[in-house]
Amino acid sequence: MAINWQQAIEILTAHSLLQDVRGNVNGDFSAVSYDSRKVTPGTLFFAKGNFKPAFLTSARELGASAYVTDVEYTEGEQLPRLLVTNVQKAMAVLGAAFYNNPEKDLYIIAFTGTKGKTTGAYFTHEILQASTGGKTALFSTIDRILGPDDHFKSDLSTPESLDLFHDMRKAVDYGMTHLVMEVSSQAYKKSRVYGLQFDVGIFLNISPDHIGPAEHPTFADYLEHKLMLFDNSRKVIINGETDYLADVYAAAMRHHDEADVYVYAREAAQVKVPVDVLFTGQADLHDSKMHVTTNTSKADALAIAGDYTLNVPGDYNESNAASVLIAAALAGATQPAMIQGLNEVTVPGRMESFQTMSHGVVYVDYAHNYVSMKALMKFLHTQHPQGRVIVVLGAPGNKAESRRAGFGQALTEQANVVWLTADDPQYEDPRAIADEIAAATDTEKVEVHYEMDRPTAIKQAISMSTDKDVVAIAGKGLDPYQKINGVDTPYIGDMQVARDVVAEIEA
Ligand SMILES: CC(=O)N[C@H]1[C@@H](OP(=O)(O)OP(=O)(O)OC[C@H]2O[C@@H](n3ccc(=O)[nH]c3=O)[C@H](O)[C@@H]2O)O[C@H](CO)[C@@H](O)[C@@H]1O[C@H](C)C(=O)N[C@@H](C)C(=O)N[C@H](CCC(=O)O)C(=O)O
Ligand SMILES: Nc1ncnc2c1ncn2[C@@H]1O[C@H](COP(=O)(O)OP(=O)(O)OP(=O)(O)O)[C@@H](O)[C@H]1O
Repeated sequence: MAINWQQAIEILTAHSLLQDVRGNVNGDFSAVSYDSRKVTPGTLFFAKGNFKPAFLTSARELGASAYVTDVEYTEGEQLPRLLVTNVQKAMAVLGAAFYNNPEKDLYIIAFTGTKGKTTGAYFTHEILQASTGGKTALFSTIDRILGPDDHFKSDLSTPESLDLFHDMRKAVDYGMTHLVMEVSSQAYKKSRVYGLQFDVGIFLNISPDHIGPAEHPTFADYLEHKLMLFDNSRKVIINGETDYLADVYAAAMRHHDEADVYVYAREAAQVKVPVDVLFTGQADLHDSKMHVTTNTSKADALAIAGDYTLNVPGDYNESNAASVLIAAALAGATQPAMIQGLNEVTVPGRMESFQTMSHGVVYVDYAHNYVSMKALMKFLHTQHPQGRVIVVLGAPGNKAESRRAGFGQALTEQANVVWLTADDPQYEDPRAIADEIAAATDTEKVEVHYEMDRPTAIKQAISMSTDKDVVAIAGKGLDPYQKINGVDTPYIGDMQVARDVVAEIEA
């Protein structure tokens, strides 16, 4: 596990990234790092992102032997340096080489989409764990599972490239043969997965989200970065019911033969491209019964037609599961493993629920944009036709500001009551965020309450719920913190708060 100065130059040249070389380094680099605080003697250091020149001084003092940059810094003049056109891309290609290309030893399935990435990744992981005998790694928004006894909470949906290749190397060394991962649009925008080829790339759906100064300037930019998954996947799977299907399908067909493109859709859907896999489903509060048929010879060859019980409710999860079955089959899973996997899987913080004695059913779900809030509430209405959908909701501060209007729209379309509260307010006033959501909500249709203390809002919502109603606590899933003024402030989590409230009021 190492590269030397000459190899780094050759790799960067091969990728047309190298602009200038200054100095020389003898011997192998002992480590690679983009964080000065983690530098050890012999490290090849990368200056990237919102970088401060003082970090370079620290890196040098801690023993970095060279650095890679796309900006000239006087602080780094005493160090050998590689000037590149794009430091994030350089980091990805040198990271892959430093960790000895672990991606070559893994069958990699990648999920993209506005909603369902984590869910799809968990479903697939569960099936592949059964079919590979526990040799499947998972890199998700919630957890990174590198091996049987090595897992931890994720910071990003898709890790920085150096972390990605580091973790893949560990997974391979633990004997993993498969990897399921989420690929966010930010991962492409920030070149975290630059140069990485996936065996299967899945496009779940797209709707306006992640648009704002810190993420994508426009929807077109968001879509463009999501579509990059197709350029980098050997086989692709597309949801035939996605918005912008014509653009999505055309982008896939630019890079693939039809033989490598699989489209799935609900049987009743009107889809304007050839569909390979069809499904029907019937969801209740606890699970979904799905029936899958195949429509083309390449889909027949997957041997996925049949009946499945999906342990995670929600009609949209049937769609997620259809993509998963195709991916799992391409990765070599057998149908018994698929049946077992879908029947047993759970996804932390997604559609977790419990029945109370006299206050209806309480759901905790990670829905946090227009599409997912609407899908969630619509499903809950079908399951509780006699009762009200009472929602607890806030929106994050300094991030994806467009979600606030989307929440108002979704509430107007589907909610009966909302308790507006704090999500991750960061540097904004949660009450002002709540006002923005309320401004986009039709108060003739929805009863709007304000309570900025999240546990109190949950208590109020559950207290007013009758045995026919349902309470949906949305947006944070299992998050054990609230992001307030740049600090991850510990929080016991929506599910724990809800359980404590019910224990108290039903005691
Ligand atoms: C926009 C973006 O990609 N930001 C990420 C990026 O920030 P950055 O490169 O500017 O890094 P920074 O933390 O500002 O610091 C600058 C550099 O100085 C270094 N540093 C810092 C301090 C120090 O003492 N010494 C030092 O060397 C840092 O290690 C870093 O390399 O690199 C950081 C890690 O190096 C990430 O934590 C950070 O993600 C931020 C926190 C984030 O929230 N990103 C979101 C938007 C994101 O990527 N989300 C997607 C999911 C979206 C979806 O669902 O579609 C994801 O994949 O998670
Ligand atoms: N296919 C889907 N369509 C609409 N909503 C969905 C779909 N799948 C999941 N959801 C909803 O979106 C929420 C988040 O799901 P999930 O975490 O799987 O998505 P994600 O793509 O990983 O999201 P994020 O990028 O925000 O982390 C779920 O809790 C559920 O409410």
